[in-house]
Amino acid sequence: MAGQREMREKNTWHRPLIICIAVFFVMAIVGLLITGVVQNKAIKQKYKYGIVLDAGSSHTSVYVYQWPAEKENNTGMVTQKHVCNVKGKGISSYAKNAEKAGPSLKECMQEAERSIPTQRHQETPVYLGATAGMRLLRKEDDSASDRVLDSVVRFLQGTPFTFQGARIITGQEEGAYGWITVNYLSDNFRKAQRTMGALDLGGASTQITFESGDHSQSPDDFIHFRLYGKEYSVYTHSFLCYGKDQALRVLLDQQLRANLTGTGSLILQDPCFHPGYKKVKLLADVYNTPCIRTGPSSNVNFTHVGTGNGKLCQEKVRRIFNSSGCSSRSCSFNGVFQPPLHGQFEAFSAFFFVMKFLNLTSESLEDSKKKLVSYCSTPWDELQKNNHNVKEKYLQEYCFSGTYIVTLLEEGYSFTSGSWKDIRFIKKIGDSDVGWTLGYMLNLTNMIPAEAPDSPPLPHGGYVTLMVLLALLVCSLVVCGCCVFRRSSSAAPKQIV
Ligand SMILES: Nc1ncnc2c1ncn2[C@@H]1O[C@H](COP(=O)(O)OP(=O)(O)O)[C@@H](O)[C@H]1O
Ligand SMILES: [Ca+2]
Repeated sequence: MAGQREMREKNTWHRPLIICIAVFFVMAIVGLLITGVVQNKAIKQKYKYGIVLDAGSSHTSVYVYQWPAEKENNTGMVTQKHVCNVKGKGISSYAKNAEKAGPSLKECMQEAERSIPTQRHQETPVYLGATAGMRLLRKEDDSASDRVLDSVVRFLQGTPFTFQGARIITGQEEGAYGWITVNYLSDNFRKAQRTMGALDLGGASTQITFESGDHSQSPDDFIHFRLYGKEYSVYTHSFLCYGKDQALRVLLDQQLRANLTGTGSLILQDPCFHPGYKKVKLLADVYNTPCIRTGPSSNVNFTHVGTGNGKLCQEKVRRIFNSSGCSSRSCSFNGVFQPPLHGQFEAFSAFFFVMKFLNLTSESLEDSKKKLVSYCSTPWDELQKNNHNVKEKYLQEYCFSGTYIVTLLEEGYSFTSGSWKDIRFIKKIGDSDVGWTLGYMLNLTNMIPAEAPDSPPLPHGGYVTLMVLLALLVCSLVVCGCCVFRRSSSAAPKQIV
């Protein structure tokens, strides 16, 4: 009897205690879950911005980049927010009215202002890099190129952003920054993965860049980087005058010379232009470039007539590349050292525009050549009829441009039928355009650290989840322990009785 009373007394304070423990237990679990969820909820990101102007030979583009303000040094964080193509030609075309070069950027810089929050304008850096068009102008007329640069500097200083400089970048920088862009956007640096080569075709120059350990031959063609704790030895070469617009002039010059000396007539029968194509052009428009040594610079016209012979076009284009005179172990062309090709290549800019239009981005080398021959024989009026929305300047040149690309890659850089599949013709990686501008900004803002930053072994989300699970486990063990203790203590008096 005394034992039973003792049990009843015990039960009267036991039950509220268990209810109390249960309530606290539930509150603790709810608290843990809420903390985990709230802590991991996406915080509204604050962004920083940077602007780079790509002053190319044919036109200028303004790129706006953004990255989360608190993750500046985490590679893979910078993305393209906006791009604007400046109307008209490249800044080098303002050689004779330099004061207009800067104001030509007005509309695109206003677009940039609208795409960046006003409170960030003042801290946003703006860089302008000019490429081969300005390199050629500097060669031709040093003071004209200075005047054009002065004009864009004055204009950019008047924008609400922090102007950080306008300069003509070297061909080596252009190649190397393109390579950084490709591998940054593919996250190859952070993951210490194999890097990809970069092939850039512009109007006035072309660049080939890839990782290679073979740097004993031509140290000038190599750049060394330490990125994210890894050393990279990168081969890069830029061929001035081998952009597709300058290469076309070189080809026209070669053909004009043969024609002019032969009959004295000013009709040029061109296999790289379509049958039925006929246009009267100014000789001066072919010859006003330092890429051709001397030529008639008079205001004389010639008639450019297409014959649409793709095979003959290939033969003529091949002659632009000089395969003799290699004093190194291996060369691309014109006696320029090039180590053996290695790995995958991303081909962008005009490589992409042209191959995309011709539907050749996933064809084999042989099929590309065959399809080009057939494309070149298409009558000009038929092409015009079927491509109303394509700029005539581009449309008339795709036969030449395609033939030039295939020849440059095969005869120039030594891609073979086998290695052709290693080339990917691309415009973007993710939402960002591929080109040298992103790499340029990453470098100037020190946004790819030389050493990989130390990071905790678990990501934040994983850490919180694990802590919640472990806490639940501990609580469950405590509850189980209590139950076992209760059962054994309630069984004990019975044994005594
Ligand atoms: N849609 C297109 N189709 C064909 N070619 C294009 C297209 N868009 C741009 N291009 C060409 O791409 C090239 C871009 O070169 P650009 O960057 O201006 O010169 P560079 O890099 O030599 O200074 C030019 O030859 C231009 O004509
Ligand atoms: Ca370019």
